[in-house]
Amino acid sequence: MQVLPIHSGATTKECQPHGKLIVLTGPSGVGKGTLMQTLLQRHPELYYSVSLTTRSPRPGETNGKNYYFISRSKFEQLVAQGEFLEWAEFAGNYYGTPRATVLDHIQSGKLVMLEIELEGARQIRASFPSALSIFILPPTFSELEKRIRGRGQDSEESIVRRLHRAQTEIEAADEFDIQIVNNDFETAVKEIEAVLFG
Ligand SMILES: Nc1nc2c(ncn2[C@@H]2O[C@H](COP(=O)(O)OP(=O)(O)O)[C@@H](O)[C@H]2O)c(=O)[nH]1
Ligand SMILES: Nc1ncnc2c1ncn2[C@@H]1O[C@H](COP(=O)(O)OP(=O)(O)O)[C@@H](O)[C@H]1O
Repeated sequence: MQVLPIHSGATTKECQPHGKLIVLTGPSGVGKGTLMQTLLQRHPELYYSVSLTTRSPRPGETNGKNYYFISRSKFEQLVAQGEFLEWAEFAGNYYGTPRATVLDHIQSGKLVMLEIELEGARQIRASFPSALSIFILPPTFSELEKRIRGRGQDSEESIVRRLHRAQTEIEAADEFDIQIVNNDFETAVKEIEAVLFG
C-alpha cells in the first residue's frame, strides 16, 4: 500500500510569493513625483498605486494615471465603506490609497509603491509594520520653495499652505526607515534603487 506523504509546514498561501509595500514620503515640491516617474520608467516591474483625490486635475494630469479625481461626497462615502488603506486631508483636499488593489498586488508578489504625505505615511507605519518607508528631504528649505514655485502649477495660497506644512513634515523625517536627500537627482534615484533592489 502506498502511503501518501503528510505535508506539514507552509500552507499553499504561505508558499505564494509575497510582495512588499514601499512608502515614499516627504514635503510637497521635494521631487517625490519626479523620482517616482523615473523609477517606474526604469523598473516597469514596480507597481505604482494610483491614489484617489478631491483635488482638481492640474494641466496635463490624467484621470486614472496621476490620480482618480473624485468629489468630496464620493470620497467620504469610500471612507465610510473602509475602502482606503490610509487617507488624509492635505492643503484642503482629501487623498487616499485604495485598499483592495494594493493588497492584491502585494499578494501577487509585487513591489508596491505609494507616494503619500506624512499623515498617511504614519498610518501605514502603524497598520503595516512590514512596509519600508523612505523620507525624501530637500537640500535646503529655500531650494524646496524654489522647486514648488518653479513647478508653477499651484496658486499662491496653495504654495503657502504647502510650505507651511513642509516645516512640520521635515521635522518628522526621522520617524521613517530611510532618509534620502534629493539634491542631485540622479544620485537620489540611485540611492532609492539601492534600497529597493539591494
Ligand atoms: N495620505 C496620502 N497622501 C497622498 C496620497 N496621494 C498623494 N498624496 C500626497 O498629497 C500631497 C499633495 O499631493 P499633490 O496635490 O499631488 O501635490 P504635490 O505633491 O505638491 O505635487 C503630496 O504630499 C502627495 O504625496 C494618498 O493616497 N494618501
Ligand atoms: N534633484 C532635483 N533638483 C532640482 N529640481 C528637482 C529635483 N527633483 C525634482 N525637481 C523639480 O522640483 C519640482 C517639484 O518636483 P515634484 O516631483 O513635483 O515634487 P513632489 O511630487 O514632491 O511635490 C519639479 O519641477 C521637479 O522637476
